[in-house]
Order: sequence, then structure tokens, then C-alpha cells
Amino acid sequence: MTHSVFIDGEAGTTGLQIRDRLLGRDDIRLVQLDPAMRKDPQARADCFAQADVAILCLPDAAAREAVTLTADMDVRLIDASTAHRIDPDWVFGFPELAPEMRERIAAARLVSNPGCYSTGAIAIVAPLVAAGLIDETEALSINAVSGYTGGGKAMVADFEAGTAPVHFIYGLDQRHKHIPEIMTHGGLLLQPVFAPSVGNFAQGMAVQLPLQLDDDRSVAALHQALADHYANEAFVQVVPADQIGARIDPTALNGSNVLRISVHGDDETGCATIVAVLDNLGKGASGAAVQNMNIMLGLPEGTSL
Ligand SMILES: NC(=O)C1=CN([C@@H]2O[C@H](COP(=O)(O)OP(=O)(O)OC[C@H]3O[C@@H](n4cnc5c(N)ncnc54)[C@H](OP(=O)(O)O)[C@@H]3O)[C@@H](O)[C@H]2O)C=CC1
Ligand SMILES: CC(=O)N[C@@H](CCC(=O)OP(=O)(O)O)C(=O)O
Repeated sequence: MTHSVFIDGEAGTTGLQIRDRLLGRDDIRLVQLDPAMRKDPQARADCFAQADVAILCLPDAAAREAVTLTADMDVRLIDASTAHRIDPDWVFGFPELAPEMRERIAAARLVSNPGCYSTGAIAIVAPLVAAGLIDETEALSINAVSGYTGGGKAMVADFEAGTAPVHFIYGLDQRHKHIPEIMTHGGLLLQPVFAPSVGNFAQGMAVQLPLQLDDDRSVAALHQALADHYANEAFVQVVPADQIGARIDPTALNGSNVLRISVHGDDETGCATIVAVLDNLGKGASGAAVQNMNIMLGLPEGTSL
């Protein structure tokens, strides 16, 4: 059986990567839109009407417009934008988050794809809150570095023109668009301090959660809780710190859909850092969207990932 899929925003950073993953699959037919008409609502509506699943790789406003355009259609949506990630009418597309998630994604008409930083942060925080190792009101800081493709076409152009700094820190107003989804799906009641940054490399990401340790919250206990949560997962791996080495490379998982978590620190000092490494365009965007699409269509989850 062939399923029809429309990538709205196919010419963008996320859309192109999804197209690359789906081209050549004999179970998927890509619905084609004349590039000159890519922002024409009627032309997009005609494509939505032909699709079983549409993947929105658009700015938030255009993603919201797509929802309006498809209101009376059967097409199922996966939204890669920030627009619907805490909307209760949408299922959060993070299959590894909890045991019921795959079933919910498979049955959903509307699935929101997690943000890239959020994927790393939620992957660490949610299982530790569930295990009682982080309190929902604990004061947390989350630091992160992203490759510049995380900022879409405009940021790619800035770095490729040599006009961007080699590394910059931003989001200092503590209003980064990923904070609400990190709190909602991570299970936090107190807003964490979030410190994202961008480096002069195209792709890849590391998200860090520093934590103070105590008798119950040891390095081993943190590792074990995360390892137990992701024990049967192919795309989220919990790796002992001694297998990682002293330097963590944010680009280590580029080209894959894998997110790797490791717990570093020393019980004697009472300090630890939990690190998630992922490809911002893999498990952080396009890979996750294809994984969700496979689940929604009842196809093997890891196909083309
Ligand atoms: N890059 C990343 O790592 C991640 C991105 N995302 C999210 O995915 C979405 C897409 O991001 P990204 O691919 O980086 O962005 P890009 O800027 O690279 O691409 C966006 C695409 O959408 C097109 N577009 C803009 N407005 C409209 C419209 N009204 N109708 C149809 N098409 C339109 C743009 O057209 P034009 O070619 O004219 O610019 C462009 O091709 C965003 O919401 C982003 O936040 C999510 C996770 C990670
Ligand atoms: C480096 C960079 O600029 N990153 C983007 C987030 C990328 C992303 O994940 O966007 P979504 O929220 O749509 O998922 C930012 O901080 O706004």
C-alpha cells in the first residue's frame, strides 16, 4: 500500500531533510507542489486534500494557517513548528516519553513534533521527575549549544556569509519558545533557567542539565533511572560516562535519529551534569517527524531513519 505525504515547507531546512528521508521509499508517494506556488493557500489546500499525512515545516503562523486550511479534510498533520506543542488537542510526538505515547500517536489526527532543544531537555527531565529524582518545583538550569541549521534558512545564510559570531549565547530574556513545552512535557512547575547558544557548525546539539547530588540522588541512581526508562528504545540510548570520554562532541550523532544521554559527575563532590547529544535535524526535527509519520501510518517505526 502506498501512502500520500505532503511536506508543506519542503524547500526549508527541516522540509528538505524530511524529503531526503522519504525519497526512494516505495510505500510513500510525495505530493508535489510547484515551488513558485509554495505560499499560495489554494495550491497548498489542493495538496493537503490529496495527502494522507501532511508534515508542516513552516513558521508558526503558516502552520496555524495550514490547520485552518485542512479543518474539513481527512488529512492527518504532523507540525514541526512550535505552534501546537502544548495544545491539548494535539498529541506530543515523543514516542519514547511514556508507554502510552506510541498508541496515542498512532491514533492521532494531529501530532506536534517536539523542538530540538526540548527533545534533549525533556528526554532527561521527564523520566527523572517520574522517578522522584527531580522535584517538579526544583530550581533547574538547562544549558545548550546548537548547530546553526537550528535557526533555519536565515541563520544558515548568516553563518555561511561569515557575518555571525563563532559562538553566541541568546535567549537571555528567559522567554525562549521551547520553555513552555519543556515544562509541560518534562513535568516541571517551576520555570528552569534556560541558556541556549549557537556555534559555528552546521548540525548537531548538546543539552546539559547540571544537578546537585545527595544520598538518594547519586550518579549511579540518575544513570539507572534513565537507563531503565529507555531500556527498550532504539533511538534514545543511555550510555555510561566512561564510554563517552572527557570531551563531548555535539556533532557526534549527526546523520542519525539517535539521542544519547550520559550522566557525568562525582558523588564526592556532590555535582553532576547530565548531557543529551542529538542531531537537531535528526531526532530534533526531521528524523522525529518521519518516526512519527511511520507510527501514524502503521509502518515499521525505524524505516528510513
Ligand atoms: N531547523 C531546525 O533545527 C528545527 C526547526 N523546527 C521548526 O520547523 C519549522 C521550519 O523550520 P526550518 O526548516 O528551520 O525553517 P526554514 O526557514 O529553513 O524553512 C521554512 C520554509 O517555510 C516556507 N514558508 C514560509 N512561510 C510560508 C507560507 N506562508 N506558506 C508556505 N511556506 C512558507 C519558507 O519559504 P522560503 O523558502 O520562501 O523561505 C521555507 O521554505 C519552524 O517552525 C522551525 O521552528 C523544529 C525543530 C528543529
Ligand atoms: C539555533 C536556533 O535558533 N534554534 C531555534 C530553535 C530551533 C527549533 O527547534 O525550532 P522549533 O521550536 O520550531 O522546534 C531557536 O532558538 O529559536
